[in-house]
Amino acid sequence: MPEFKLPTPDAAAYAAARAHQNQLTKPTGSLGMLEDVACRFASWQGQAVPQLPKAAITVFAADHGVTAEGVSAYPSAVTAEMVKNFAAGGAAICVLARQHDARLEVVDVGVASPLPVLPGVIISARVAPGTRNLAREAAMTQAQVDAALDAGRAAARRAVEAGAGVLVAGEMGIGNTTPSAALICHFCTLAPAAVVGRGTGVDDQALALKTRIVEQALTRLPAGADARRVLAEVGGLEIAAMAGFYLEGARLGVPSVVDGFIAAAAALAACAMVPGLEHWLLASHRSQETGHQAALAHLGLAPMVDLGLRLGEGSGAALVLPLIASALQLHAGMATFASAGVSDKA
Ligand SMILES: O=C(O)c1ccc[n+]([C@@H]2O[C@H](COP(=O)([O-])O)[C@@H](O)[C@H]2O)c1
Ligand SMILES: Cc1cc2nc[nH]c2cc1C
Repeated sequence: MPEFKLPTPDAAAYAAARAHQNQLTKPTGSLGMLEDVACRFASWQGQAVPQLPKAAITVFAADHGVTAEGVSAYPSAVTAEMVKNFAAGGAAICVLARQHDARLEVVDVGVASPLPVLPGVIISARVAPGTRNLAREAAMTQAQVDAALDAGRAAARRAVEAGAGVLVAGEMGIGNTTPSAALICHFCTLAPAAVVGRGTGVDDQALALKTRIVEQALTRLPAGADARRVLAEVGGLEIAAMAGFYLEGARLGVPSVVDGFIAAAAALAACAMVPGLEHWLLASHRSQETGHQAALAHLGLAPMVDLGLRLGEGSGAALVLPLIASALQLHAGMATFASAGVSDKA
């Protein structure tokens, strides 16, 4: 997407926020990463004291042809079943969205089995009934990748139009840790053994099979291949949609909180398409999935928490929303050394 221009976060607002942090009644730097979170929101909003943003969560759901190889601990029917659970409000992300009063939308970008009309939060933007089996052929056509990217971009526009100042992309897709691992290997130049993990909890035999599948699929990609081609070969519909979502959010000046392993793979693809996107991203947590830390390091992002999560759905990103709120409230509400009459360091 060479025509895709991102705004630059406001460096002067970042510096003013950092100077303000250093006036607050605490030892310099003692709020750790929360200080940087407040300063980064300052740079995104272009003001030294940023407002508390409304959050919007979009969960992208799709299926994966590679599940035919036995790479997941759960049957692919779970993807559609969980979409119904999202509609009924029973999934983890539904609980967290309610807790944090966040807008929640679920977008079907490629669930294999037909879904009944699900009123409320489910949007139908189905590009294909799942991807093809990346162990044998390209997962998607280039046109499918572009349609999924567009579905993600449209979702980000809806979230921003609804007033969101911070975005969360989640996903639901049985089998999606396999394409995610392949994407992370490609974009970070890592060996599959260092990246492929157990996903929903596969045994040693399936883990070895998954690793071989990723190794094999990667041989179809030359180093430095165009990011859209990489997505077509070894990606997924919901992963491409998440990439489009991050890009459109940033284009509109709204940052995203990157969730777990699959989200990191989508962010890497999006950054490869439009360098500089990483300046609009925050990482919520360190996923238990092997290779997640390496993917975040490649993006230059440090996870805020490590809770042993490996759920997906945007749940980790939703869980750090209160930490972001605390970072911003501390930034806006604490007294300064001067206002409180507290002696600053010598
Ligand atoms: O977000 C993560 O870090 C994460 C790690 C492992 C699994 N998941 C979720 O589990 C599903 C993919 O796992 P698998 O084993 O089917 O490839 C998918 O629905 C993801 O939301 C998510
Ligand atoms: C039940 C279930 C719920 C999920 N949510 C995200 N990935 C998931 C995978 C499974 C198997």
